[in-house]
Amino acid sequence: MKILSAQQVREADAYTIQHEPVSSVLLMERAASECAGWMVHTFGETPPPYYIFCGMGNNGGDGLVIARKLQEQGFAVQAWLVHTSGNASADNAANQPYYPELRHIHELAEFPEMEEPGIIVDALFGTGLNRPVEGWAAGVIHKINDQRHKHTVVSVDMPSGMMADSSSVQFPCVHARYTLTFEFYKLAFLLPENGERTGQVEVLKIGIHPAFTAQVQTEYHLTDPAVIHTIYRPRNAFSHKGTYGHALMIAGSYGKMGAALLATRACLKAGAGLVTAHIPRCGYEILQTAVPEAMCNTEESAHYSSHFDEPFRLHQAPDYAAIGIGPGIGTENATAKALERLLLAYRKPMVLDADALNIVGKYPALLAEIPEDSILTPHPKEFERLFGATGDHFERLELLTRKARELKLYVLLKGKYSAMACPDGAVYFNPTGNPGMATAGAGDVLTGILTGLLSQGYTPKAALLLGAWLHGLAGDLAADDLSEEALTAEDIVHYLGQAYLRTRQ
Ligand SMILES: NC(=O)C1=CN([C@@H]2O[C@H](COP(=O)(O)OP(=O)(O)OC[C@H]3O[C@@H](n4cnc5c(N)ncnc54)[C@H](OP(=O)(O)O)[C@@H]3O)[C@@H](O)[C@H]2O)[C@@H](O)CC1
Ligand SMILES: Nc1ncnc2c1ncn2[C@@H]1O[C@H](COP(=O)(O)OP(=O)(O)O)[C@@H](O)[C@H]1O
Ligand SMILES: [K+]
Repeated sequence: MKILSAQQVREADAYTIQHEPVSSVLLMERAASECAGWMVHTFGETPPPYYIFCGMGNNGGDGLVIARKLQEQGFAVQAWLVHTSGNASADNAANQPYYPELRHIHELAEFPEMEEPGIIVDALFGTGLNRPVEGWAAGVIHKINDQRHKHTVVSVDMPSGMMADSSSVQFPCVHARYTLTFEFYKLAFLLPENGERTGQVEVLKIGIHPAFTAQVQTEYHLTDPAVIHTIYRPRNAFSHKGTYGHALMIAGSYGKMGAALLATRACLKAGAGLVTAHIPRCGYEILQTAVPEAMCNTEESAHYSSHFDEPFRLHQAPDYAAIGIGPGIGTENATAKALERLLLAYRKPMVLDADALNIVGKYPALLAEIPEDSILTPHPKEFERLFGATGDHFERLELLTRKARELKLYVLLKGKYSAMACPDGAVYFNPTGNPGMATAGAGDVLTGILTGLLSQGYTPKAALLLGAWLHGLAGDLAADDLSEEALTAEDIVHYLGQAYLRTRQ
């Protein structure tokens, strides 16, 4: 699904009006009908009163139509026009006469008492917001926020005060329980700094012309089932384990063998034909017992350090279809040297995570040695160690995109809506996953899955998008059965099969 800027949303609007064709006031009617329909469906036939706050632009126009629609259906509605600008937009003005009970707010003192708990509909500002909200209009936003525990706040299109394409974290903004957005996700909704403000996002289709959506160019995308279907490849009936590659998982150290187990299991479960775990000797019995399907090679040190010292092993490195390195390996000097030797010996795309990234953060010259098209999977702290701190999450996204392009690497920045930046400048956000996955080892599982997919011959981009999707979906299916709280990384591995079954459908 494409993510459009506020400007592109306006163009989508204009294109639909011209080519469907449909009048702008009718498009507003459609958008508002979808909102009113959603509210009736969600809050039921006997809801508490609706308190609707409308701005002077088209977002306010939506609010006016929502007020009329709900009132026509017999619901208790009170609506206010908040006079933050001199003139109303044309479609806003056109709708005012059709809601005669409209009240007016010209200053903060006129903000109403709303005794009975109800549903506040925030239709003050949408994608037309072009500067921070200040003065008494900001006061209106604060008043709504002060009451958000008493009333349910539903924002129309965007929480008022939020900018679609730039940071507004320092500005006054409505904190919504639900955001009913039209047709497209807005970039702002996908960044953690706005998580508390958007609440649950519902995308309502309002009939934007499909020809516009098909041709519009954007670097931002949300992965969805349609994209995943084009990536997933069913197995060939005549295939054998050689078809799915031999993966090498370099993970674990004394006290952190769990990371190696999780990554190795996930790599097998993701479908690699053969998996060798490279671990310190101290983990041999543990790994061979816990993951009997995997082969194991060991070294005497308690950390990854000497693997490719041996010439015959160095020679073998390119034979692996994919290599994943990092979970639990530590950041000893000897480990850093071993990583450098590996990067010189293996020139195909690989997966670097956790301590492999921390080592690269410590020795930035290594960044240039990472094979082109490799996948890096930092969490926010690791990202900061690698590329430095940023002021806000839009700046961080910009840095992520720039680094992926400059270094010719895929970089997945973990979190809700993990952001996956590609060397060609595109960024994909992954929608699957839940807070239950904020648990030790969940990232090690992702490393295993990505390595397992690379091993099967998926391109790095395909492995990245499909891997992040499967990882989050397995977490969602596990949480459905087990709860978010009780979810552990092992459960994600366990539910990977269910995630594949869903993806195949
Ligand atoms: N595209 C679609 O698919 C469809 C879109 N639709 C709807 O249209 C919405 C976009 O409407 P929009 O363009 O009229 O802008 P909107 O958000 O109402 O705000 C503009 C008003 O606010 C003002 N203003 C701006 N910043 C300000 C500030 N900081 N402080 C104070 N004032 C400020 C600005 O006036 P200014 O002072 O700049 O002259 C203007 O009066 C969109 O979100 C969706 O709800 C649907 O109806 C149909 C399908
Ligand atoms: N709130 C959340 N919503 C969706 N996914 C999440 C959430 N919290 C964590 N995750 C996912 O779980 C994984 C956690 O990885 P990481 O922090 O590296 O864990 P660890 O280092 O313990 O293995 C990431 O893939 C991340 O995207
Ligand atoms: K709004």
